[in-house]
Amino acid sequence: MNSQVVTNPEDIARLYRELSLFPSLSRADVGPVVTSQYGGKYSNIYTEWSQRDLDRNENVNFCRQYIVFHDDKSVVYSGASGNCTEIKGELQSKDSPSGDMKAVVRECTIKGEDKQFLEIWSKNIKMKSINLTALKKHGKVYEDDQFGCLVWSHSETHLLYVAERKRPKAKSFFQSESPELSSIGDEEETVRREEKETVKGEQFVFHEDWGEGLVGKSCPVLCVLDIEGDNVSVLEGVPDNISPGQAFWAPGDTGVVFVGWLHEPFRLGLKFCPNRSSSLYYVDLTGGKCEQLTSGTSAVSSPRLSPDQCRIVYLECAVFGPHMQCSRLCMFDWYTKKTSVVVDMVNRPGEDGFTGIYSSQLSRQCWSADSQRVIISCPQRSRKDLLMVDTSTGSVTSLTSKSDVGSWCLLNIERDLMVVSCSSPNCPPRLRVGFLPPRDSQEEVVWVTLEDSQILPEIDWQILTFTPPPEQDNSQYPGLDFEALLIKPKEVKDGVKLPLIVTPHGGPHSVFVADWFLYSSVLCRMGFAVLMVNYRGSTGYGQDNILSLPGNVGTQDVKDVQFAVESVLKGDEFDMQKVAVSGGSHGGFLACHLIGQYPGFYKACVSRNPVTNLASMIGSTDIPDWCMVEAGFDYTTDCLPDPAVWEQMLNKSPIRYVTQVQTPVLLTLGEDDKRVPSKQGIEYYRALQAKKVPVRLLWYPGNNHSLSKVDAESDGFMNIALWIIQHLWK
Ligand SMILES: CC(=O)N[C@@H](C)C(=O)N[C@@H](C)C(=O)O
Repeated sequence: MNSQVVTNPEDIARLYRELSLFPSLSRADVGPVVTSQYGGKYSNIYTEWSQRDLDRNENVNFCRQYIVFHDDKSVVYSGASGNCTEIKGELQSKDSPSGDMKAVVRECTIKGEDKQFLEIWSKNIKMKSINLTALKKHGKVYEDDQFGCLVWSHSETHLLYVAERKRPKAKSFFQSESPELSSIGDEEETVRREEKETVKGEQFVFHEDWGEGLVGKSCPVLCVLDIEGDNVSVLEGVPDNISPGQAFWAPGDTGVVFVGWLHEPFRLGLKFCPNRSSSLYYVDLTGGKCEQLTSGTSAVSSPRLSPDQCRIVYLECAVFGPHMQCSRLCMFDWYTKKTSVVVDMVNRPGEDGFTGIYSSQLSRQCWSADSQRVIISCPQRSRKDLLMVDTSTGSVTSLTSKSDVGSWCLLNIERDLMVVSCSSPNCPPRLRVGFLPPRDSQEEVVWVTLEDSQILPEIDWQILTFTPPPEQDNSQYPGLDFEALLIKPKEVKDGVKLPLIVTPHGGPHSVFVADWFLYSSVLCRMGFAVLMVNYRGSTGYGQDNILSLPGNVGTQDVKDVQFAVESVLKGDEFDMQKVAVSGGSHGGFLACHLIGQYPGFYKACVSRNPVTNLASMIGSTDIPDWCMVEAGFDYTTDCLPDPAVWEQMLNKSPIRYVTQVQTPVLLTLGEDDKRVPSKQGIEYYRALQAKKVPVRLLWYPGNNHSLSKVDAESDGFMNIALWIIQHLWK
């Protein structure tokens, strides 16, 4: 049969290099309004981007600024001001509210040692550079999205950030005092103090951290820099049993509001798991008095203060249960101290099409200028839309559902000027701005493109909807449907049938939205069709859809994927003999299940850090609760191994079907994966070797669960492409 697939490794690498050039947007800040000498008003937009540099083998971050002339309601003129500049060594940065100053947390290596500095810039001068490492008030500054922040006080006199608690130096009982240390002269006093603070016998004590993606982050503390006095202090009063983060200054700078995650009896992984017991707190600056603002019976995140400083919106969901769920948008009134639910969980989407809120993070700024509305970018079925929530009525309006762009992401909103990144499977990220229309107006947003990107004419995409056959309907949650994204080459030569790569997502409570995907676009340009399946259990379709899966993993999700594949294959566009399956994590779990439950159907399988045995994973992952919940059991932190539960976990795992596997399997494993430890993949690898099924294992040192380091990602892609080609054209 004819084929139009690119098979030459050099050509594949060329395509990968070409498409990996497209950068993604990571941040945008809107500067203050300036009136020009001719009376026109404008604001500067500062943007940060990230791009893979295959030659340097790193992701490079760069910034570019734009100027937007406007009349507070619409954009009059806009354009880039200057070229891109690479950003090096900046862990965090933030302009002061007036735009007069900028704070930067910088990491640099001096004489082989890593140091962190907090810099204050004013106009073209670096006013201060405070050596945080030398100050020894705390450990490393947190730069992550989970805990990290860098916030100017409203008065612009103080900065708030999160760092690891200072840990006393530990040494052995047998280490002698070093004579050269006690004779350093000027530093003698410091050295003496350090010697005194050093603890013996603590060298090998285990310090639990917050798991995957947060390795080494264990005891965060809130830190404040008094800019004038050059003084850093660690805030007191935060209860001992919680870890603080996502902090900001309370109205009037009287104290700090933050999210506190309960870390007792032990820490559980936080990445992709916003379902961890947490509350909003307020700690007073003077007395260190700490107040809990929310109930403490739920999981909260992303508190955002309104511009009038009267209300805080935040996201809330249940503790434990599915790792990602439909969230509630809640509001805390600063003056009445009352909380209310603005947008409740959606069990089943109604006529209006709103399916619920599925973000674990609100954008840094999300309020309209009138402090009445909140903008949220959020999956809605297989699209990511911008939703406008009226906080007085709770009404939700989509600002983007009518557009043909698949994914909209709010980077910032300031004085109603929204800055967004939008993309589709055939279009890399674009930067756009638009004013939010006034409340109660029927106007549509007029989007202006600041940075365009070309549509790739070779790529076609569509969203397919599937209704499971009656025998596969879920009796507890009947009538649910699901979707898939189909990405395929636009031009297909006469007589050619397309090979198909089936990709179920991980999680399992996650979703593929119609975004730009590097792997899928390269595979499509190579001549493959890619089917990305949002089986029942995905987010974006209502809470019932999510709840339908726990207890049914390994059956319902597997059957949904197979049903989607067989439905697609009924058309005559695809080659039934050339179907491969590829997935990561829970998607890898599904890939391994599919080759075990449908022997010989898939001609090649690729599995990244797959869950292969829930029973053996529970003892080694950072999210043991996930194994129990997905197998259909409730989790409590004091639960002990139970043979009946283990049996169920084993029975629902791909390893149970490994003896039936005929498909050649490529495993890609990250040595430092805390989420699905690499031993899961190795367990499956050995079982396949024993059965003499072709298997190849790629081992990526220095990589965690995402295998996202530039070389792991590019090497992984080449190996995946070549493995599929090798086994589809055997
Ligand atoms: C909650 C979680 O991390 N589950 C993993 C088993 C998983 O499937 N992760 C997904 C999100 C991934 O793609 O890594």
